[in-house]
Amino acid sequence: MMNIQQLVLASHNAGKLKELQAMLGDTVQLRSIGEFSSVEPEETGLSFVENAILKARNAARISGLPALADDSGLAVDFLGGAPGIYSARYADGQGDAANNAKLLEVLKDVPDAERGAQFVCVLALVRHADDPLPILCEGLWHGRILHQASGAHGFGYDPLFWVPERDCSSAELSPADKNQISHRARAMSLLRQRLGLQ
Ligand SMILES: O=c1nc[nH]c2c1ncn2[C@H]1C[C@H](O)[C@@H](COP(=O)(O)OP(=O)(O)OP(=O)(O)O)O1
Ligand SMILES: [Mg+2]
Repeated sequence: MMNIQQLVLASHNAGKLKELQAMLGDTVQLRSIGEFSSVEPEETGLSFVENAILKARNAARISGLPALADDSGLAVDFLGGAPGIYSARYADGQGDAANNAKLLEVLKDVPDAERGAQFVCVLALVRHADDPLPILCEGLWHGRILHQASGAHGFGYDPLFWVPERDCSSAELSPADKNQISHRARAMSLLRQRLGLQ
């Protein structure tokens, strides 16, 4: 078991930082990698796991601190799991609004029954840049892609993701509610267990 008070979060995504810090509470202080560098590593892996490890190692190298990375994305059944690890780059780096517009367009004639999707989150924790035994935890969240955007909370694809257990979009959930049931919440719950934080 590791005793960790301070971790650097290997992410330039403010939405992730907010959610992960809220889930960790004040037992662990998350510092953003943005404090140390504004250069984002190229995500060259072929899996969420590989990209999470790559980002965590890079952040540990730059900061000298233990590092936590989150690689996540949206896997749409009708698209054979795309955009998946390429979710952030789906509309060629034009950002969340363009990603969402592209997904709605691609699925525009697809009926509800075929609009199933999963959010995927892999968390990777390394004690140092060359750690031979990263801790890996994953979480999935099943839902469906809506026909139009709805809701203003969260980030990324949240306005398009219908949450069956709450009958609303992920962006209509309060931050506290999303943090109880999301893919990231599930992965973080496993990580907390692994670290002996609960
Ligand atoms: O809870 C979520 N609610 C909505 N959308 C989400 C969520 N979780 C991941 N996503 C989307 C955002 C982005 O399109 C992709 C993550 O890409 P991913 O490379 O892991 O993150 P990123 O580039 O935004 O930040 P960074 O790599 O610096 O951590 O999946
Ligand atoms: Mg990224």
